[in-house]
Amino acid sequence: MLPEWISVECAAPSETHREAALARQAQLTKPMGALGRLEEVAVALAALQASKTPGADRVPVVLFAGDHGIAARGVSAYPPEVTVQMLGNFAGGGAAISVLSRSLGCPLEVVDAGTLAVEPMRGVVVDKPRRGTRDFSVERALTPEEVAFACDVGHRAVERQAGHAPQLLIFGEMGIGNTTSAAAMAAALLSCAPADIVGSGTGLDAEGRAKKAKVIADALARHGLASDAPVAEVMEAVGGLEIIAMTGAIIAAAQRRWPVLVDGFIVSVAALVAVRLNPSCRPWLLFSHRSAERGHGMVLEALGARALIDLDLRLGEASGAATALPIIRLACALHNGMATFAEAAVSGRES
Ligand SMILES: Cc1cc2ncn([C@H]3O[C@H](COP(=O)(O)O)[C@@H](O)[C@H]3O)c2cc1C
Ligand SMILES: O=C(O)c1cccnc1
Repeated sequence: MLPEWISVECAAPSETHREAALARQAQLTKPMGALGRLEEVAVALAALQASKTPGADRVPVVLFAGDHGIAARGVSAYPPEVTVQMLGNFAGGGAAISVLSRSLGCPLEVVDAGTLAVEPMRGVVVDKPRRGTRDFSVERALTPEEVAFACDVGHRAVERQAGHAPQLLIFGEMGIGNTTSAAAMAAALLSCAPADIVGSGTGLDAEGRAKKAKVIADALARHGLASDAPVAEVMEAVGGLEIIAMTGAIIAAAQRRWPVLVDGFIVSVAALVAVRLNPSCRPWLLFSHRSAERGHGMVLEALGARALIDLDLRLGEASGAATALPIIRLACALHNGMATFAEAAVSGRES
């Protein structure tokens, strides 16, 4: 059973603030609509933050890590021990997201949501129901209790961010094998062929991708997930602890009225699961980038989402969301700081 809080309705964004923000955009000294999607983002944030002056200065990043039994099947270009080694790198400040979050002034919290690590590590919050998932090519990855625990991991992580008074939240992931788990979840939820959604992850070649697609197709058949399976079944059969923690975090954040800036393929799959479980969280999601991972476009389309940037990133770790954040900050600065036609004594549009 999933925790009861998962289905608690999220509030709607403020229509009053959306309308006020649209009206302000129309008065700023530029041709109507000329700032394109920067206008859209500022207006969306104004509605989500119920604010006249939207902002993205206080943006905590939470990175969830987990290991995957399926990694034993040779579905990643890197060995499973990299997950725990990278935990050390996050804590030590040397990973991509460490550098990005530092540069952006974003607090970074790293949560071991289910890695194989035995010993606690400095700078890492340990909150896991087990060490790694089971190999879903032979058995279900998780029990219902472990899925519920992982949802709560995300909820607890969101609660811990309250002290930062977040204007926006970013979630990221690390877990060797997690593009396989995410692709399996997405294939089941979207009823599409694994071969159409599977990508290279950390760098598989065509042969590796074909093998990965077969591992997923066989697993979906084994677990009877071929079409319109219940979401909780999909989470148990092929889910990942860090992915489910992000699903929980997304819903918990939206319930708190905190918008979420979604990262790449894996986080988008976590978001797809979140929206399937609780559709009222959808308005709280902004989409940062389109990853080079093959299936990301399909997942974005299923969510009715358009990403802000496309830089051929395929890293994960919330790196795409962090990279898009300066654009959002600039969109807010423009919205809040530009003069209106009246203020600058500039003539408006000929009617
Ligand atoms: C050194 C290193 C750092 C990473 N940071 C994120 N990922 C990314 O790659 C993994 C998913 O790809 P796959 O499914 O092919 O294993 C995840 O850990 C993801 O966050 C990394 C991968 C590696 C090797
Ligand atoms: O887009 C992602 O989230 C991604 C892509 C490749 C590897 N890890 C993550």
